[in-house]
Order: sequence, then structure tokens, then C-alpha cells
Amino acid sequence: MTTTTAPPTTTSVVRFEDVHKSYGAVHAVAGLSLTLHPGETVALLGPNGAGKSSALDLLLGLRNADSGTVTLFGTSPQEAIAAGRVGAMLQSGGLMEEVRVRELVKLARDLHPRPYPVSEVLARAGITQIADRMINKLSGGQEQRVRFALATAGANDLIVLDEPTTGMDVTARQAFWATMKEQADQGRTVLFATHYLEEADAIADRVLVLYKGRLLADGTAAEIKAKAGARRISFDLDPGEHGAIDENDLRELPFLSSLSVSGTTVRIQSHDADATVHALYRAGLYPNNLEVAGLGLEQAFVALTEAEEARTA
Ligand SMILES: Nc1ncnc2c1ncn2[C@@H]1O[C@H](COP(=O)(O)OP(=O)(O)OP(=O)(O)O)[C@@H](O)[C@H]1O
Repeated sequence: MTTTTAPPTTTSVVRFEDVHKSYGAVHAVAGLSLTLHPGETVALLGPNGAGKSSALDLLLGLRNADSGTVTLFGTSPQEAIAAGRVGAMLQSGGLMEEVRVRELVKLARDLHPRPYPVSEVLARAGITQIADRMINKLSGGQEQRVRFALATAGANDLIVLDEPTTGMDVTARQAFWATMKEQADQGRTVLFATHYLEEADAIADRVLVLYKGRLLADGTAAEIKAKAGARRISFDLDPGEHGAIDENDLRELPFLSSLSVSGTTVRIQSHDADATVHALYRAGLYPNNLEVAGLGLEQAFVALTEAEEARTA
């Protein structure tokens, strides 16, 4: 007789299934479904109040969902955390103040089931030089590095970071992301919420755009830019006989999603750049220094959230 075993369930790292969370009348997480896979570096973007921190709190078991399920590695967040599979660096939560950096790092790794040596944790976070300083004497950026050390004091399969580089200078930020990339290259899943869209563009291989507690877009940065659909057009115009550009002529152009005029320079966002430029010539407006380019992630993000705002208004 042959026995059949059930096929293994997909190896999801994080799974949200139709998750809702309200605070009184505020529906902070409103039917969120998503799955993260091993080895992904995922950026969580969204305007203020989109529900990013709430989603991370649910993911880490710091709050419970009103309905829907959140699982980490197929278990509850609490179980995954107790098993030492998750490291987190959150915005909130003060650090113990009356201790030295090294002592705090040692405490964190002593509590971890799969700890790294203290010297390695300190070096990775770039805080070896300040290991003997008291926590309450650190700058904001140094505190962030210590938080990062605490999140990576042991071997985690998932690292969750809520706006990790806030307060870090450019050099610290670059060093931080280089370290994070090493972690991802070792097969860890990295999920980070950020307001720095250039970080998401440069680092994440997947971008989730959250808006009013729901997933508005999910894809690579290139896919998100394409989804926003618009392109940027810029050109110079000869001022008319009145010595100024008549914006009313430009407003008539088809497929416009935004228009700004500064001196003789016109900047447009269009959903069909070819049609807009053709109409420009047809209107007898002959552009100089014409440039057409795709949107950056930041502009794509603004275009997507504005379109959703208009759709749901
Ligand atoms: N403890 C709470 N009590 C009441 N309302 C809350 C609480 N926490 C969050 N909210 C509300 O829920 C919504 C989502 O907030 P959340 O902090 O999750 O958003 P966010 O995307 O992280 O925002 P930000 O980018 O500003 O950090 C907001 O309207 C916020 O005011």
C-alpha cells in the first residue's frame, strides 16, 4: 500500500489574509492580504496614516487583528518570535538608558536562541567605537544603529524595520543598507517601511504601496512606475507676443495629469506622452529642448495615491 503525504504548504515567510484592524472609527488596516517569500527585500511605502506601522505591529504580534489571519512561517507571530526567527527594529520603544552599548547588545544576544558573537554584532552595526558609551549619551543616528544591532543580535529569518534610517546621515545610511543587503544575500527576508522612496527604489526587489489600510500596488519599483502610467515631459517655449506663456493653451492639451510653468520652461505629466506632444505641435506651440522621461518612484507613488484619492472621493 502506498501512502500519500500532503504536498508541503508554500514556504511563505509572512502571510496576511484579509486582515482588518480599527482603532475606534479609524479603519487603519482594511482588508490587507499579502504574502512574503524567503529572500525577498520588500519596501513598504505609503503616505502618513496609510497603516504601515499598524501592519508591522500586527505582523509582530504586538496587536491582534480584529479579523483575518496573520501568520509568520506558518505559525502565529508570537510563536515565530519565541523561536528567534524574527528580528525587529521599530520606531517606537525607548532603549534602556543607564547601560553601555555593549551591555545592551550582550543582553539582546543572550536572549536570542541563535546568537552571534557580541563583537560581530557591534561591527555589523558600525558601533564598535562607541561600545563603551552610555546609551543616554548617544546621538539619534547612533541610537538607530544600536536598534539595528539589537535587531540583528542573532540569526533571524525575517528582519522587520520601521523607518530604519531616520536620523542617520548619508554615510551611515549607505553602510546600513550595505549590511542589510548582506543579510538578504544570505537568504533572509527583509521588510522595511520607509518614506525615502529612493531607498525603496535602490534596495527593494519588491515594493508594496499601502493606502488607507489596503494594498494599492505590489511589484518591482519598475512595475510600480509603469503602473502609474504617466510620463514627464519638459520643454521651453518662446514667450508669446505678451511676453509670457499662456497656460490656458497648455491646459487644453490631452492626457495631462499635471502642469507647471516656470518662466519659459513647461513641465507636464501625461498619461499619453506621444498624444500630448503631437497636440502641442497641432496647437502651433513648438517646443525647444523637449525631453520625455518616465516617472521616478516618488512621482509614481504620488500619481498612484492621487488617482486612488480621486477614484474613492
Ligand atoms: N493606537 C492608536 N489609536 C488610535 N488610532 C491609531 C493608533 N495607531 C494608529 N492609529 C491611526 O491609524 C491610522 C494608521 O496609522 P499608522 O501609524 O499605522 O500609519 P503609518 O502608515 O505608519 O503612518 P506614518 O507614515 O505617519 O508613520 C492613522 O489614521 C492613525 O492615526
